[in-house]
Amino acid sequence: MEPNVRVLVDMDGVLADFEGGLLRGFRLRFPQDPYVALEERRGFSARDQYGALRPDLAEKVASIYETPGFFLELEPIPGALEALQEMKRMKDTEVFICTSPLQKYDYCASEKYHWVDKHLGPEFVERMILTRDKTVVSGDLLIDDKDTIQGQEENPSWEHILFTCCHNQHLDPLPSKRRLNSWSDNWRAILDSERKARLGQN
Ligand SMILES: Cc1cn([C@H]2C[C@H](O)[C@@H](COP(=O)(O)O)O2)c(=O)[nH]c1=O
Ligand SMILES: [Mg+2]
Repeated sequence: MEPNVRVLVDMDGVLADFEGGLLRGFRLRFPQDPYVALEERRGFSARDQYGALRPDLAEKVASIYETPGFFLELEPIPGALEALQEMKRMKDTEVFICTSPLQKYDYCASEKYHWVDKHLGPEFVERMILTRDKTVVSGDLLIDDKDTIQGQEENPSWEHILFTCCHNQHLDPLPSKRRLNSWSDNWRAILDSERKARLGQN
């Protein structure tokens, strides 16, 4: 068995503040329209929630994250950059960034690379995995804010650690699912427990 713990870390909602950027962009561009405050966000898809509020808002909110510069200008989530740099230095640990680009990938995909280069540096650019299906990526832990992660592989190799974000904070996940409430929460203990579990299997 591989000695290292391989951690896959999601980008939007975990490293980069997608929801904050989306709300700010929406209110600036459409100041007359109703919006969904972060406390009121429910469910992964902002597009669906805005569409339920008023059908034309679905396209409007999507136009914000499809705008050139949107992904590049997102603010880092507090503590995320420091946590990733520390994780990279940890013994017996491999860290990768695992993120899904938009279907309309034109700006999103390249801006995600530039964002990582700008905030984390070229060594992390080497460790980026862009995929629409995270279930086929191999790892021990996937830290991700999406509550349900599905794809071609029914039994992914990783354990999903749910990272708390405005759209999932009201959810009562399965007792078996571990949560990380923020980067101030004890992510080191989660990595340690994984390391111990692997030692026990050897
Ligand atoms: C809320 C929301 C997100 N998306 C897109 C934006 C990103 O490209 C991905 C999220 O990627 P992650 O790796 O799962 O963090 O989803 C979207 O298309 N519509 C939405 O409402
Ligand atoms: Mg995410």
